[in-house]
Amino acid sequence: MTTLSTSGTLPDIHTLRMCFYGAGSMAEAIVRGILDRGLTEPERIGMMNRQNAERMNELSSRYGINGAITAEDKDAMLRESDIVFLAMKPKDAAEAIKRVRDLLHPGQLIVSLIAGMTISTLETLLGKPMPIARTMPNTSSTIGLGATGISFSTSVSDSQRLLADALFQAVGLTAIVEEPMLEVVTGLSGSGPAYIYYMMEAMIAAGSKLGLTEEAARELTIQTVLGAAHMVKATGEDPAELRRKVTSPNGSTQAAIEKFDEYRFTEAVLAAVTRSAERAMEMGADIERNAKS
Ligand SMILES: NC(=O)C1=CN([C@@H]2O[C@H](COP(=O)(O)OP(=O)(O)OC[C@H]3O[C@@H](n4cnc5c(N)ncnc54)[C@H](OP(=O)(O)O)[C@@H]3O)[C@@H](O)[C@H]2O)C=CC1
Ligand SMILES: O=C(O)[C@@H]1CCC=N1
Repeated sequence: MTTLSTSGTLPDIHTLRMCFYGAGSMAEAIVRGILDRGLTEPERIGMMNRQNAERMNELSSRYGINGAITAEDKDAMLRESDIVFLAMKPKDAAEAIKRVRDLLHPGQLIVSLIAGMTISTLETLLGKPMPIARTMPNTSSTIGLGATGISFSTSVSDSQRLLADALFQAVGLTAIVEEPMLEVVTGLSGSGPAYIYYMMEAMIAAGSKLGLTEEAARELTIQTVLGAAHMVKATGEDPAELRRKVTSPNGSTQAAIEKFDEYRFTEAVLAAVTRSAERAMEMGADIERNAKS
């Protein structure tokens, strides 16, 4: 294990060992993203889950990472890693963290991906002050197009801040935010890919219902979403301005937007983002209760 520098320079990531405690969709998205970008080598990455050995074997053969199956291997991996990612569901977090807290030590950087769990709750669960990066990534990290909000505990050094930021920048964009804003990030970009997929599902279903083949409806929808996102990025124009350019006065787009307004589209999006952020807080409050029991 390498001791992370406390100065303000980025450590050589290739020398660090990282492990993912929890090996589900989000852990896999980050692992795949950082390996595809050559940020580190598969031998430097360990992963473990609770019981699903088949999944661990799959991940090991797919990415060449070290999958820990036995309790001894899991404990050793947690003890010896420089960076420990917490990647289990919020409902499992309190028990999982309490179980291993004696294996962890302040020389390690803890990176939490867990929705809603505050730094303060995590410090209670760990039972000792440790450097913590609380993050809210999204699954688009898989292809290097993630969007991750990050907050830090007070004990995080400049070097560890740079490290956490570099890890997530390698798989997309990062935003360092005040901790309470992480709930908003959850509502916006953490859950956000699902909103876009939901919209795509509805567009494909509409195209098919109105007579296109399923395949044509799917391809046209994908290209439309891809093109629209790229247009915003490439032109730097506001989405509202780009929308105006599609919307001819009294034309077909205006007719469609009027339908969206009839169904209160903007209000629906605000309510959804707000509810997601609230739900993250509720899940965080549940973990806090479990941390104290
Ligand atoms: N999915 C997403 O889009 C995002 C998820 N997140 C956060 O990431 C975290 C993980 O989510 P996601 O990947 O979707 O969840 P998954 O259900 O896909 O994966 C959860 C993983 O945690 C493991 N696990 C649960 N309990 C334990 C335990 N006691 N010891 C070891 N491993 C354990 C599970 O193992 P097993 O299968 O063996 O039970 C499984 O590998 C959540 O906290 C979520 O809030 C954050 C941003 C986006
Ligand atoms: O749905 C969830 O709870 C997690 C957090 C953000 C995305 N998925």
